[in-house]
Amino acid sequence: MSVVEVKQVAKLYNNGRGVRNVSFDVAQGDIFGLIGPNGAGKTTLLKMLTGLMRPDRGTIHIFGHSVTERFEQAMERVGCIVETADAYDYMSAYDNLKLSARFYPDLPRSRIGQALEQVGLAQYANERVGGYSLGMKQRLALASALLSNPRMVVLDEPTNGLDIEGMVDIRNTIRRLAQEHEITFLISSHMIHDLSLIANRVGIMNKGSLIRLGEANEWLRDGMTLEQYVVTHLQASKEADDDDE
Ligand SMILES: Nc1ncnc2c1ncn2[C@@H]1O[C@H](COP(=O)(O)OP(=O)(O)OP(=O)(O)O)[C@@H](O)[C@H]1O
Repeated sequence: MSVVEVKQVAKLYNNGRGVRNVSFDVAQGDIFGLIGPNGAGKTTLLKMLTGLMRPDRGTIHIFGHSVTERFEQAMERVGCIVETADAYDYMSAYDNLKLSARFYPDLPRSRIGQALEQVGLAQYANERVGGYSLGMKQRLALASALLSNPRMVVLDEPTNGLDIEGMVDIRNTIRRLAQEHEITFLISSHMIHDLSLIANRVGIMNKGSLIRLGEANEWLRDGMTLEQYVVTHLQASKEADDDDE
């Protein structure tokens, strides 16, 4: 079953940039990586996916519900960190999550501890977030996205600004959540190496278009690193653009 279905979606800003005619699916259990250089349109696409922005054209369904027509049903089982989720440094992780939990009035209090457990922060729950490493802060943001027990999590640049330890930390957490809790992930990043270690499918974006869908680790089958695969397709797309001019 497809968790996400994006069909011919477009959103152009007044300057003519944005997202053009993008279609793809994300299947249950995928760790789907959205890759592309700066300005490729990844954030714009994720904003449409999470209802922060309305497409000019096309449709987006999540768990079978249209994001524009039935926003609440579509997002019911989705957690996301699209704009940077800042936490209050002077509060503990637990208290930060208590604040986030106000958005879910029916949430049992025990869920806060469970979410901290899921991201490996349970033992630091009562420490002030000001003393956390960046990787721990990012895991706390992930815990906040997990509060409502989502079946899918959308992350925009989850490893941006993290040091190597932080990156390894967040990657391992994502992999474990996918394996143990069967959570589907849609992750945008320009850190290709990082994504190559966790994603099983990728969409490569350039100048607002999805130029390639990489299925089931096909870059490995072709004997390439994900980096080589992405560069090859970006170059092919550039040559096609040059031929058109
Ligand atoms: N509010 C806006 N008004 C006008 N142009 C915009 C706006 N937001 C983004 N753009 C342009 O649209 C294009 C896609 O931007 P977007 O932020 O979606 O790309 P991205 O792939 O997420 O890039 P990055 O990795 O740098 O965040 C870029 O050329 C950007 O300059």
